[in-house]
Amino acid sequence: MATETIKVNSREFVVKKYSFPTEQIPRLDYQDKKAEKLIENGQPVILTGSDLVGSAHHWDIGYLCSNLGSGQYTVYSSADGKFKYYDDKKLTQNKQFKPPTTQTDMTFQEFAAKLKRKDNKELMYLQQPLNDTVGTRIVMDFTNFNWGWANETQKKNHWGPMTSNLLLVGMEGVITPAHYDEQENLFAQIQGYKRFLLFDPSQFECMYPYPIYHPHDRQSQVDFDNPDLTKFPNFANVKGYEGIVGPRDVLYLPMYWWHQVESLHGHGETISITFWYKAAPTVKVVYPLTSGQKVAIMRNIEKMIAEALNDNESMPSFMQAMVQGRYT
Ligand SMILES: O=C(O)CCC(=O)C(=O)O
Ligand SMILES: [Fe+2]
Repeated sequence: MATETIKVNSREFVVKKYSFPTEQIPRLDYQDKKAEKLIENGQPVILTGSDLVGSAHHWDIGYLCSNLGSGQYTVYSSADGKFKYYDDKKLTQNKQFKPPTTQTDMTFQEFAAKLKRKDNKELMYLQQPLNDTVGTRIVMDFTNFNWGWANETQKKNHWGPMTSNLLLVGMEGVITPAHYDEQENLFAQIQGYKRFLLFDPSQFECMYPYPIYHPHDRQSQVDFDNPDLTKFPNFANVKGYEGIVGPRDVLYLPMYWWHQVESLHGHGETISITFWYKAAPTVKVVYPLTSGQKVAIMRNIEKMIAEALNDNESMPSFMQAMVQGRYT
């Protein structure tokens, strides 16, 4: 895999080189009117100065070890460093599915001990929503997040309630492959550096998500390292955005935007927290529809068909009969 070295604010990063072109994600002060406009328009932006998780700037593995408490944390392991998400609830419908990662529950202290072991061949990625088992210091840090700004941003953009804060602690080199989520996200970086590759929802045709009933629903089937252009020809036309987020940066990651996230080498483990919000309700439908709304329609129709057929294996031929030679 070819790599290139890029320099950002006198810091050097080695990043993988992909086949598609990218534009930079704008990087703006959180109070910049242009940044507010981008959020309003559902466009990604890296925000500086918000201090959203400023009260957690001192979080590192040692501090989390001492203060996260003795609750159980979900830790994923992967041999190739890729952590393609899969939905446990969709496993039973797909008998031959082999999860690409293994999942183990352990305390944070057990996780930290594993991080220290250098003979570990597998890469590890802790992903756990913060809950009330955390110690008092973490509760204090959490209380001191910049909720004023978060709530104001939520209100201004009519987002629904916040649903969760996922704590992500990854080894250098872990990769979350391209997928989209169905919520708005203020993604806050605490330690280490992550490279985000983003694609707007209109690129659905280039990304080839798995079928709706598949455990990898919402994930791209395309392997960015080795894209199969015979199976996924439109991937040749994909155009992305990219940017690097570091400590104190917050990325606004709009709903339905595709994202691949890479923890970069040379700057320690990555620690991040998501602020996920339910979508703004649709008050009045305005035409033309946005590409995100079209993705939502496709999802709903796929869901309806899957449910009505009640047999996933008959879905491909059904879908083809519906469109082949008629809409193709
Ligand atoms: O940071 C990562 O590795 C994945 C984050 C992600 O997918 C998200 O916040 O939606
Ligand atoms: Fe995501």
